[in-house]
Amino acid sequence: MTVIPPLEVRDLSTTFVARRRRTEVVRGVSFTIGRGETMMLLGESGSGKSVTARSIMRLYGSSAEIGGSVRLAGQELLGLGEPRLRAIRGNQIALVPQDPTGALDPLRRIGSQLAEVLAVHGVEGVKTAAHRRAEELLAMVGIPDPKRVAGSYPHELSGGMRQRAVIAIAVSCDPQVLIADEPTTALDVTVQAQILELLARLQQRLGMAVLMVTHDVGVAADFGGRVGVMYAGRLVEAGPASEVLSAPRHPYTAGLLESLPTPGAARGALRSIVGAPPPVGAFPAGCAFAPRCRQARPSCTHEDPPLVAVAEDRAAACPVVNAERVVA
Ligand SMILES: Nc1ncnc2c1ncn2[C@@H]1O[C@H](COP(=O)(O)OP(=O)(O)OP(=O)(O)O)[C@@H](O)[C@H]1O
Repeated sequence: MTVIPPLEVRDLSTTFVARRRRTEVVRGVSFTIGRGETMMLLGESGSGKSVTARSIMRLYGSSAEIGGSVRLAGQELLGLGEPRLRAIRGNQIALVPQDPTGALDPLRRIGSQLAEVLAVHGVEGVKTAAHRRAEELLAMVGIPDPKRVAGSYPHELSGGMRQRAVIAIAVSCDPQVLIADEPTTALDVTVQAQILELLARLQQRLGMAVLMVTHDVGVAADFGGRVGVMYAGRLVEAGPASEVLSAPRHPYTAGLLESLPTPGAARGALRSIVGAPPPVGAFPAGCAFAPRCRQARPSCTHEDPPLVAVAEDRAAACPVVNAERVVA
């Protein structure tokens, strides 16, 4: 029997269209997430991680052309109209954004916002039952006094508590896929670890497939699962986080890891990648990383390498590492 994965993304591309100007931001991204599994999208600012995540949910409306295929539990999302998508969002696929403040209505109590989401998706019909369920959900996301928090306005809560409330809303309809877009970036360091722990616990309990966007290698290492490294709108490397982050195959991933501060290293002695990523709309021909790559060959500047298997469960988009493997 074939198992249908909760999320299957094939050759995803996103092109923003504004005043006849077309800007391709995401290019040919493919990955699959199984039930209870995690995929981390890791990369520098502007590499296209958030746009990939939001394109999967079709959040750009007519401002972007989305190509390829996005299958949610086998159902293709890219051809669906907005009313069908609205029913699917928050129900089968939910988003935890970076900034919990922007995700909540400042003028309404947390409990009533949660109860409304439950009602919209038909989880509860009776108002009192919806409020009771809202309090249960707040308890499930580790809020110690759910009754008080349900009666509070967003500004009365700390950032961490607000993010817990947003997570409660996201998981309220038992989605098969949870997309978390830099869910801890806006929070204090001590709270960040608690929120990651909460997401891992909920994932285990509810069996959700999780797609997490992060620019933080530490977050990717802590959360585990699989990691997809993005550069200039493409996936350049993918594999289990423990392997990719300890033994990277793509020169960009290696450079990204080398640029991290290590305990005891003198400031200024850090190795980092020379130059800057290309701006969107001006991706160079061939491999977009070639102009910054220490291992680039002449062919790299005109041949754009596909993401191919380089070892068991590992893939990289670099002919140099592929050739090394053949030789080895
Ligand atoms: N609505 C939009 N219209 C046009 N361009 C956009 C839009 N949203 C994002 N972009 C551009 O797409 C590129 C990729 O953005 P994206 O937000 O995916 O980057 P990222 O890798 O998630 O980094 P960050 O952590 O900074 O958000 C950026 O250059 C950004 O300016």
